Amino acid sequence: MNNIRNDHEVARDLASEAGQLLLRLRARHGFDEPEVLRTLGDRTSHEFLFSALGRLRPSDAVLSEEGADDQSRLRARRVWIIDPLDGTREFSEAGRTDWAVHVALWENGDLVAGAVALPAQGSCLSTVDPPWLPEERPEGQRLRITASRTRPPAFVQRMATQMGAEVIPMGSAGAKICAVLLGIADIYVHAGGQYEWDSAAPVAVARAAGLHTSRIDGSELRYNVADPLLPDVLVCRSELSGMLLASIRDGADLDSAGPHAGAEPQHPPPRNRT
Ligand SMILES: Nc1ncnc2c1ncn2[C@@H]1O[C@H](COP(=O)(O)O)[C@@H](OP(=O)(O)O)[C@H]1O
Ligand SMILES: [Mg+2]
Repeated sequence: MNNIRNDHEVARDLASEAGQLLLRLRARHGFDEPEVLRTLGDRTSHEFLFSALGRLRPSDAVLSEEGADDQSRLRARRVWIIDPLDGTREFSEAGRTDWAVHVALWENGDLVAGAVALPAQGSCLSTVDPPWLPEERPEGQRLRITASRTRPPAFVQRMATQMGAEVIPMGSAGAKICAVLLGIADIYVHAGGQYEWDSAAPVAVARAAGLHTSRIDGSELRYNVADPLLPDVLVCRSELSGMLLASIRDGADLDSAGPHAGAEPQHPPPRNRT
């Protein structure tokens, strides 16, 4: 028997608590030294989550954006996949609320729990009580695609034009997937580089809420693999997935560098910290 709190609650509580630490850090430090604030944010949240998981779930492995990648996780039955601060850039910009804390649990081959705290929006979406999505979109409403504000895939604008959709630029993969979960957007698409921790927790919540989640070629998103690079993702209302995957596939030849066009992966693999 684990602790009294179940895994869903642990994910939710830890993501929320880390989010509160980050809010306090932001208030205390201010925005005059954005790089220092980003580094402090990454480190403070990672250290809190890593030690809390060590205390609450001592037998489990952890894969964190800010920690050493201990490959013994590949033999572990349970692995927590965490992004202590997703949308680090936005965290260091005054007034922005599009940054998040991600805590997911992978067990025996799949994601089984997850939480995305949006501290500056005062919410935390989790598999404890996944958001309820209306069965149908309001008739006549334009589709809304959310994509990276700084590194959108090359094909997003073409896709939007083709579908008469609006593009909503936003920071943080977690914040964008939550935007789909909250009905602010219908589609989140990314290509060109990302890692498992960027999508694991929000994808766990999105799946629990019944959204479509896949790579942009329609294949499964797989977690806890040797190389944590997971460069593209599509999250959308399930009835849109066929049309969107076809549009990405059919447009591939039109984009100069194909559907995976975009920046090369920009993050180094996990650093050698615990
Ligand atoms: N081309 C790329 N290569 C590597 N990581 C990328 C990337 N594009 C986006 N990401 C990561 O995905 C997350 C969301 O990005 P965006 O805000 O641009 O949508 C960010 O995580 P972090 O903030 O945790 O570093 C960012 O670093
Ligand atoms: Mg991230």
